[in-house]
Amino acid sequence: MAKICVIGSSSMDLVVTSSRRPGAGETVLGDSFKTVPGGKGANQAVAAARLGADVTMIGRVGDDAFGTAILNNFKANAVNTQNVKPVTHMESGTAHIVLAEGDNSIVVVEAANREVTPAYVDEAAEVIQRADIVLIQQEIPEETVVRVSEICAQSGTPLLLNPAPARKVPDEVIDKAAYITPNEHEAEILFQGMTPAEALRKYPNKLFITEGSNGVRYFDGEREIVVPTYKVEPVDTTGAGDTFNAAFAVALAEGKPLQESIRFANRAASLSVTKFGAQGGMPMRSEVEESLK
Ligand SMILES: Nc1ncnc2c1ncn2[C@@H]1O[C@H](COP(=O)(O)OP(=O)(O)OP(=O)(O)O)[C@@H](O)[C@H]1O
Ligand SMILES: [K+]
Repeated sequence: MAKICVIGSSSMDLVVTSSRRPGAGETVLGDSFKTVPGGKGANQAVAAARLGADVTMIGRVGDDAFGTAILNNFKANAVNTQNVKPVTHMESGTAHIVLAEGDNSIVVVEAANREVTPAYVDEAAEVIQRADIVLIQQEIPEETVVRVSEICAQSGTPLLLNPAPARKVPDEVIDKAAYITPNEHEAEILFQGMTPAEALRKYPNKLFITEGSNGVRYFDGEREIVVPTYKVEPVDTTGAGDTFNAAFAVALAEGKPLQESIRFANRAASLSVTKFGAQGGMPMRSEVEESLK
C-alpha cells in the first residue's frame, strides 16, 4: 500500500444559498444552510485514501465542535489523524460561502491552519521521511512549505507541490520539489516573465499544468505533451484539482510510469466533476479502475 503524507489545511465550509446576496448593512433571508468539510489539504487526504493509499494527514484543527467534526470526517475516510492536533483556545479554519445570483462569495478564516508551522511539521518529520510521497498545497504558511521541502530533500522523499491557491513560490522550493502542478492561472503567477511553454521547458517531467477539460500539459525533455482528460457531463467542478493531485500522488507512489499516472489522475478527476461538492465527488479506487477498462 502506497504511503502518502499530506500536509495542509482542513476547514469547515459553511454554505448558505440565497436568491440575493446582502449589501453592506443589509439583511436578507436565505434558502438553505449546510456544513461540509473542506480545505485543500483535507480534500486531498480524503481523495488519496479513497483511492486506496495509506494516508497520514499533518494539519491542525481548533478545539471547537468543527474540529471534532473535521477529525470524524478524516476517520470516516480512513485517514490517519495522529498528526492533526487541536490548537487550544482557537477556532478551526472555516470558509463562509454565500451562493447567490449564480456566483459565490467566500470569506476564509484560516485560524488553526496558521498553526501548521515549521516547528509543528518538525515534530512529525519521521512521517514525512517514511512516506513514499509527500503532498502539499499553499493554504498553510509559506515558511512551512519551505521547511517541508528541506525535510523531503534531506530524506530523498519525493515532494508533490500543488501551488494552490496562487502565490509566488520560493526558488528553493521549486528546486526541491519533484512535481509541481499549477492550473493555468497559478502557472502564470509562479512563472512571471515566462510563457507557459518556456516554463514547461525549464522544468521537464516536473512541471505539470492542469488545463481543466483539456487535460494536463508537460514537457518530456524533447517535446510538449498534452495528456487529454476524459469526456464527462460536468455537474460541479469543485474538487477537480484536489482529486487530480491526490490521484497523481497515489499513482506515482505506486510506481506507475508518468503518463499512466497522469491518465489515472485525469480519470479520477473527471469522475469527481460528475458529482456535487469537493469531497462528495471523489471516487473510490474501484470506480476509477472500472472506468479505465
Ligand atoms: N470538465 C472537466 N472534464 C474532465 N476532466 C476535468 C474537467 N475539469 C477538470 N478536470 C480534470 O481535473 C484536472 C484539474 O482541473 P483544473 O485544471 O480545472 O484544476 P483547478 O483549477 O485546480 O480545479 P478546481 O479549482 O476546479 O478544483 C484537469 O487536469 C482534468 O484532469
Ligand atoms: K465535484
